[in-house]
Amino acid sequence: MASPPDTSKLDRYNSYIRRVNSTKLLNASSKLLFRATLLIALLLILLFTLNYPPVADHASSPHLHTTSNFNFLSSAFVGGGSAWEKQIRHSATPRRPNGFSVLVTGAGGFVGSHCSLALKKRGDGVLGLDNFNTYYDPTLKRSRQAMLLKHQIFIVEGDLNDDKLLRKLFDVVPFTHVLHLAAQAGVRYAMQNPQSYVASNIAGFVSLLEVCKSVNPQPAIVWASSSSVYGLNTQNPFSESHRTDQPASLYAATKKAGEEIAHTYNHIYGLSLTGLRFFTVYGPWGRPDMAYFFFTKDILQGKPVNIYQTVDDKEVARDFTYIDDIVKGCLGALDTAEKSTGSGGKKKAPAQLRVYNLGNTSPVPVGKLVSILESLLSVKAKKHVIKMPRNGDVPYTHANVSLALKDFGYKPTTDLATGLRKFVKWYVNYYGIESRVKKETKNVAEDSD
Ligand SMILES: O=C(O)[C@H]1O[C@H](OP(=O)(O)OP(=O)(O)OC[C@H]2O[C@@H](n3ccc(=O)[nH]c3=O)[C@H](O)[C@@H]2O)[C@H](O)[C@@H](O)[C@H]1O
Repeated sequence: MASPPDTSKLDRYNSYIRRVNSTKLLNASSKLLFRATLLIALLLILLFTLNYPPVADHASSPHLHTTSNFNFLSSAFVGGGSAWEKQIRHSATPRRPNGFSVLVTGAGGFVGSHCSLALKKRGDGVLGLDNFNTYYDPTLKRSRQAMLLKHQIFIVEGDLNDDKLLRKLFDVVPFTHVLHLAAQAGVRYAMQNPQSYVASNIAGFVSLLEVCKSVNPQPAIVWASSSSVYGLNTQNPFSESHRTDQPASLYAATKKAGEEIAHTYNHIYGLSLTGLRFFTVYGPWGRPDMAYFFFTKDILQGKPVNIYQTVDDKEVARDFTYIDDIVKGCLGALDTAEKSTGSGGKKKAPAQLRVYNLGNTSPVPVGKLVSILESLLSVKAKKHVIKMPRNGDVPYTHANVSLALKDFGYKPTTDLATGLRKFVKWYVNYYGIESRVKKETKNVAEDSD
């Protein structure tokens, strides 16, 4: 048994050891805490630095990639520092006297990539903006981006609803023009994801106009409206003076809303605004969600294709318009766009406000489109003729383009068979389809491009 003095000695010793240990623990844990705080702070600084230009607001852009914002291009210019700004300036600087400096929204898209290239080729400066959403295969958008980069056209990855980013771009470059083509496209998809149309076509457009109205100088804006605004209009061919207050789809309604919003910003702030009503644009580098594109894929894969008919058994028809004609129309609209008249958010004088049809003036039934594809692909399609579902489609489109002809010489020159031939040639090359298709399209190689 231990004697009392011994016990108290032991107690004191134990208590001493406990104190030492707890101090050590305290020291160790405060060191750990300090290191963790330092690490978190470093990480935050790093993230903040890498994340500029600001990452788009995912909540307002339901289609954005959620995986990574650092793609192979933007990762080269992370930080929003001088290298990034230099790249932007280089891309947007014109190389011809009195050339434009154009911000092209939706530059990774079908019409956006073609227009960017055409502008660059004639000596204008072009900066792209695109959120590379996943509405359709983003690999195709990345290929278009790579193609543009070869021509020194840089696309900033970001969203229209990212006000800070837009303002930053205008800080770096005093754009003379904006070609606004970014949008949530597709008539039927609006029933699946209505909010994406509101986010891109309405909120995104307003966000862009808010920036455009407040910068100095204000740019002139040319933007993509749609033939779908004619909706249930029964007068043919469609003229700009016809009714557009009966949209058949939410897509059409958001484009019509865009036209009204354009009116407001023109009226209050003196922004020069031109809306272009595109009629079912098709061609190389096109959109995989469009009928001509997925029909081609399905026919080659031996899958059935649905050909819509109206309730009264009429064939559904479209004024299919070839991409090169649309590009000419876009450039014509840019060339004739007058300057905006406001500054510092204040209108100084009335400004230009225009709307034009850009179509082909020659509607073709969808059945005929399929026949042309069959002959180009040398494959018989499995055709299912069905009643047009109630999905926002309209039975017929037909453009009257006399206004665009008068104002900027717009004259479509490519018929559907010629345009589809060029599309099929691109399609088989792009997707590496080695088949008799190649033979069929071989002759086109000489006369196209
Ligand atoms: O001009 C526009 O403003 C719009 O053009 C385009 O819409 P649409 O004219 O509807 O093109 P698209 O889908 O290729 O259908 C073509 C035809 O095939 C029919 N169609 C379609 C699918 C099907 O399975 N079967 C079928 O017959 C269908 O009924 C239609 O008659 C753009 O997508 C849109 O974003 C917008 O820009």
